[in-house]
Amino acid sequence: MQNFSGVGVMPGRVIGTIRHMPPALSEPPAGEKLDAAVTAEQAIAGLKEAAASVQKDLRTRAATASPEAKAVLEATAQMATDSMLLKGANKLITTGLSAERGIWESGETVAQMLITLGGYMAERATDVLDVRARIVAALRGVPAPGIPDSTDPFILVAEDLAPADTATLDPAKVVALLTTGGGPQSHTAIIARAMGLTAIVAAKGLEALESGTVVFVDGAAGTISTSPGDTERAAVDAWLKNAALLSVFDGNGVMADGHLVPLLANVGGGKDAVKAAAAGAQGVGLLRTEFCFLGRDTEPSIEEQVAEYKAVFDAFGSKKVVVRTLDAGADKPLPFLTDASEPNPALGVRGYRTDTTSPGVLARQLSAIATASAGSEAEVWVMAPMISTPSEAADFAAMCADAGLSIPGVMVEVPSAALSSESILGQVSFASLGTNDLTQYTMAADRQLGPLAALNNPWQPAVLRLIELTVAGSRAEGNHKPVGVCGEAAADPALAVVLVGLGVSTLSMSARSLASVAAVLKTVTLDRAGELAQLALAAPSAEAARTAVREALPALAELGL
Ligand SMILES: C=C(OP(=O)(O)O)C(=O)O
Ligand SMILES: [Mg+2]
Repeated sequence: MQNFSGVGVMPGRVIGTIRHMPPALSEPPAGEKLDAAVTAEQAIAGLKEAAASVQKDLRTRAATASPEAKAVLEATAQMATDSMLLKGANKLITTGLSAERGIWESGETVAQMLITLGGYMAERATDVLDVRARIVAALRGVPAPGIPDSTDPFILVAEDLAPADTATLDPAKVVALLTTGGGPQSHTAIIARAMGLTAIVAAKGLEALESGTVVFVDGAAGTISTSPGDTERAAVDAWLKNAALLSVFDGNGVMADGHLVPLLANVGGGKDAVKAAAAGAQGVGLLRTEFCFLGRDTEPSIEEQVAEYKAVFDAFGSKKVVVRTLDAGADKPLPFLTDASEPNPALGVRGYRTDTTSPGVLARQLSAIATASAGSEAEVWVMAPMISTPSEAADFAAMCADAGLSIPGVMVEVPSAALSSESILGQVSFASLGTNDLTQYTMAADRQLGPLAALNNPWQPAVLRLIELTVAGSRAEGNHKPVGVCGEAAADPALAVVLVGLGVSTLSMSARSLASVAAVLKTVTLDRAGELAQLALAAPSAEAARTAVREALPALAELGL
């Protein structure tokens, strides 16, 4: 038996076969020439054959895919032998370019043309780029890029996933996700949680395991072992029994003494919101508006924005929805707002700061939020990401007032905001702790990097102290403003108890975690949570804080969390 460990980001116990994500396909070098031993005619014939094999492969996958995926796969298959694409490549091959370079450039031309046509045609550009990469892989005789195809469910092992790969993960096929890189607050981890996919990040050494190896994964413990036996099978059975219990949240976040802790959802758009409402979320604690427009290179129109926001509001009736204004930058680039060439993007023009470099975008967004809010019943709160000073908070509150939005707030995710919480909260109506970034900036550890996962841990006592300070500032004379948490820390049931013990009033998380957090909160009184918070604050390290609190919460082990 071989054992590996990483940082568990979504509980679950699974036994399955691993498959490695193929490495990203490199672009054929510009000007790459035909091999001297190959004639242009032979290269053209080889290209035709590669394109046909890609088409056949995609059609075979379409035959057994879900209805949604089937439509996408069939459309992509069609594109593989598109005459404009192949003719363009053939022409380049006759000028002496290699088949790989020819199809690459021809794919670019066709994709650009589709983008210029706009609308539905522009959406097909991604299909062309996907197909060209598959054809290049076929020509090189290497596995096709993207999530591996398999008729049987498998455990995916990757260094990290690109947002587009994560979006095409089929939970019926991929039963667990293990990454060797990536941190616990990375967007891969966030998406795995949103999908309810058992996941472990920063698990070193897995690269060496062969595809096809059978492993046991324990997402709560963050461990992976080969050659599973009876003990591991029994652990999976026990988990499956609990999983049924942990999939239902009754819509009532309450502690053992009756203290209420509203449990809200983090959503990225209307579809998510409908699912979160169905899962019992008591409102939305974080609408990541940038997720509605990822990959866009132009600013969405006010009408488009109104439609997106209203879809979220309408899913929640008269409940509270906290809208966060665009948090572009760093790991969430929006080409119309951010500069991809910044040397240090996490410390760059990100979130609220883009209002200085692209004035007008934020004001238009606030006006779209106000219009969507006027047309719905929801109680709309609005907050800005990456606020660092009281004057930024005051300016944001003034912009909200101009737009007719009456509940302005800020994210506290930069240490300076936590340290100035009293004056910042003097300017706005509420704060929401973004523990993902607060941890990254407190520990000076990029949240995306696997090797820094141990530092990048919201259990770090230094981070907990900043949370304590933020709450203290919110309760200062004349303030009395609510402070919630919408970072991933809220989805960790043990840490959720500590956060409530530190005085946080609401917790917002991916809808999949609501039931687990609720199940553990129910077993503790507010006073006891306060004691556990002190225990964590006094611990010498993140690991010691986590262990001490987990040991004091027997419900965690009973539930397999
Ligand atoms: C909730 C947060 O925002 P995001 O993960 O979108 O940066 C955070 O930083 O904790
Ligand atoms: Mg953040």
